[in-house]
Amino acid sequence: MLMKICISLHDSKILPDARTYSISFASYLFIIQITMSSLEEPLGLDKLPSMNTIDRIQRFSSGACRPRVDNLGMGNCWIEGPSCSTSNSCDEDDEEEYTAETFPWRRQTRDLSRGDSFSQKTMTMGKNSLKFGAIDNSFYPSDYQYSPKSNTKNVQDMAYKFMKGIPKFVKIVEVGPRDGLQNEKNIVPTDVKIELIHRLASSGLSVIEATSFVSPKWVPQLADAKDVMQAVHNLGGVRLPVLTPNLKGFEAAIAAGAREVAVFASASESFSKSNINCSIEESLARYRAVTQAAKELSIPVRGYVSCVVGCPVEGPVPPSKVANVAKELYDMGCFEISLGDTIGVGTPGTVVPMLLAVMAVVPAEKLAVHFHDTYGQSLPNILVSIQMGISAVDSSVSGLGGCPYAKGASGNVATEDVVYMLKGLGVKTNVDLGKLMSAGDFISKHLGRPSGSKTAIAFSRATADVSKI
Ligand SMILES: CC(C)(COP(=O)([O-])OP(=O)([O-])OC[C@H]1O[C@@H](n2cnc3c(N)ncnc32)[C@H](O)[C@@H]1OP(=O)([O-])[O-])[C@@H](O)C(=O)NCCC(=O)NCCSC(=O)C[C@@](C)(O)CC(=O)[O-]
Repeated sequence: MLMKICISLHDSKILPDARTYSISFASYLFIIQITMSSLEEPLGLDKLPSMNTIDRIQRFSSGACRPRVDNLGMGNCWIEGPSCSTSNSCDEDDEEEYTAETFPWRRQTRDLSRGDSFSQKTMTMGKNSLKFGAIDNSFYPSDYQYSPKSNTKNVQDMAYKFMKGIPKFVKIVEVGPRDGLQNEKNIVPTDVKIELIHRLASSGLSVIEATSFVSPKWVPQLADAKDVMQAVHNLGGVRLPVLTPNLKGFEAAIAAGAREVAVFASASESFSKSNINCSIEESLARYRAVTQAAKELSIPVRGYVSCVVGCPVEGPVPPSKVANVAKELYDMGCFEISLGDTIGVGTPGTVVPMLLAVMAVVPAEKLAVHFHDTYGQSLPNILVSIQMGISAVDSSVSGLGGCPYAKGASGNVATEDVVYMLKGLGVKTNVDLGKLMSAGDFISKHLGRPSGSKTAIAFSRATADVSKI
């Protein structure tokens, strides 16, 4: 069954040679989900309102829905898999036998003598703590882990196949001060923005998108871009890209001290008009001018593609359109292309084919993913993306943000939740979760609402419970 689906996808050219893109067995499983998702229509795009008639500037001031606040899930685990010491234990040709397998997990004490570690890379649990700023592993015993109930080769192989595409390090691009705040109705004081950036930098984040040099009529919240940039541009050890929609914005950004910029195109014609008041083609012409000017100053330019899965006006967006725009941006010199599910409608079933199409024209190591969490799909979407070899993830502290163009669309995936998941997978980010949550606490208190990060909420609840003891 699985092979049939894969073969027909190959034949129909939907799925290029999967090995070219280091697609793991888990990704093949998601190909099955593609078929399922088209039957089950989980996107709900048809239920999103058309934005044609809504005044665009009003949209910037409309309140964004906050992500739901739920209980803490068990995000940390150790996963043990095979050592791949046998000649065929990592062979992908025997995929079919896994389809009928169940994969029972249980907690058990790690037995190092068994020698069943995951290629010498047993996935260690992230360190957790009940207090901001002092994360330790007191929350779980140090030998806490999940491991396969059965030690059979098949089960171990499955664990290996699940983990093997996952990179050792993921770069997090923090977009809270820009994407997170741009939609806030009440103007956040410049000092608060500057303090937020300082706090985020002190958590170890190496890239923080600081602001946008866009029209203040369009995005009043970021009208203080120059002041923010002048205050933070000398912050050591951190890159501070800013959005620039045209040469005017680029020149203003450079004058304020920016040393990295980002241009933002869309895969949807309607969204492009709505967002930057021009067609995709016109926007690319503007961005060619920006990248050319940036090249002369040796300024790196990041490129965004918005609406990579769905558009609030047009509905589902074909992967080929995303690939075309991504390639244009890459060809004009963008060092990294961030693929944005702007309204957060993607699932792994739609994200995988989109990534396959883009990865056919832009190398995975030049791609980043940017998910909004409207349907709670960001973490699974990030997981499949990193399994496919992408190692740059955009996120926003406290899950700040909201798409100004889709009523009900919620903020970006919370950086705290991404860091927590990656820690659980044994992936390094160099981010101190405690300090990050402290930064999230700072901005959430300022905005007068709870954090949109489930991780931060869970830790603060745990802290409160402990203090009652
Ligand atoms: C692109 C424009 C400027 C075109 O705006 P326009 O009105 O079409 O431009 P214009 O060239 O006709 O100029 C109109 C006025 O804007 C001024 N202007 C022109 N350019 C600038 C500039 N750079 N900075 C400051 N002012 C500028 C210009 O000087 C003029 O001023 P006036 O003469 O009326 O006083 C406008 O549409 C705009 O600012 N749009 C920005 C919208 C925006 O920031 N959207 C949010 C980005 S989020 C996103 O795209 C998705 C992303 C990246 O987060 C990924 C994801 O989530 O998926």
